[in-house]
Amino acid sequence: MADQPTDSSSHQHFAIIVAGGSGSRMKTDVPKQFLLLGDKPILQRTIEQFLAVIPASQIILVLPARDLSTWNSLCEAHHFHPAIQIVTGGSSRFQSVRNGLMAIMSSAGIVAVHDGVRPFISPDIIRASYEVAAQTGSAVTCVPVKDSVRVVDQDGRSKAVDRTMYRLVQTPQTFRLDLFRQAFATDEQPFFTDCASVVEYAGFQVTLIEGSYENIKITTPDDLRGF
Ligand SMILES: Nc1ccn([C@@H]2O[C@H](COP(=O)(O)OP(=O)(O)OP(=O)(O)O)[C@@H](O)[C@H]2O)c(=O)n1
Ligand SMILES: C[C@](O)(CO)[C@H](O)COP(=O)(O)O
Repeated sequence: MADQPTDSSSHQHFAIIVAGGSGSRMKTDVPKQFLLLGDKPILQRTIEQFLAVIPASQIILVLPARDLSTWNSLCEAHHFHPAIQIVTGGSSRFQSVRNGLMAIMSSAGIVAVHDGVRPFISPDIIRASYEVAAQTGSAVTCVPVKDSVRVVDQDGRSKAVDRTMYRLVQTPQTFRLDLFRQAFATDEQPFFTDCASVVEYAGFQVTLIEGSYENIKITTPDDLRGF
């Protein structure tokens, strides 16, 4: 890490929950974060996992501007009224994270960014990510690859690769705020698929922590089969 680690205990813990996407791959009428999982909206379940770890006042929820009323109606229907801050998203995940970051007024602290559509995250992993980020500057949740992996070239020829060298990246991705602000001061790049890639582009190395195979990102209809 380019920067020195800081003492964690003096810093507040924030969370940016990004739910500003349209869910095009899910192909439902409302964006997937608003679908019910059992008796509750997916997004409510995700927020509840963070409420088990940090106060509502330190959570920023990013929503699509056109869906604010959808979320308000769901909150009414499910009697869910946490005092979290809501900001509107942008046209990409990067833009949505940046909008969330601008809503955090504190200059010091630790911020976790989590996909609103990963409701199965455990409070233990969230806590671990804050602890590791306080010690090293970052904590990027991931799991080892369980299947065999091949790399495919432009002509369709494939070759087996050593799967022990790869990790599947999840969220939360948690960072020291000063470092995160510095990283997000950049122009958006096409290869920014997550926050770790933005932080790495700014010249910082990221620390990986163990996630969970249950912590799936609800992306396509298959992901909801069985619930
Ligand atoms: N402009 C965007 C795009 C995505 N996200 C959020 O980033 C998370 C991960 O993105 P993804 O699963 O790709 O969600 P969508 O962009 O909604 O889905 P799709 O790519 O299928 O349209 C989701 O919680 C999504 O709401 C966001 O806040 N703002
Ligand atoms: C951030 C993320 O969930 C980590 O796996 C993922 O990169 C989001 O990707 P998507 O293209 O927005 O689905």
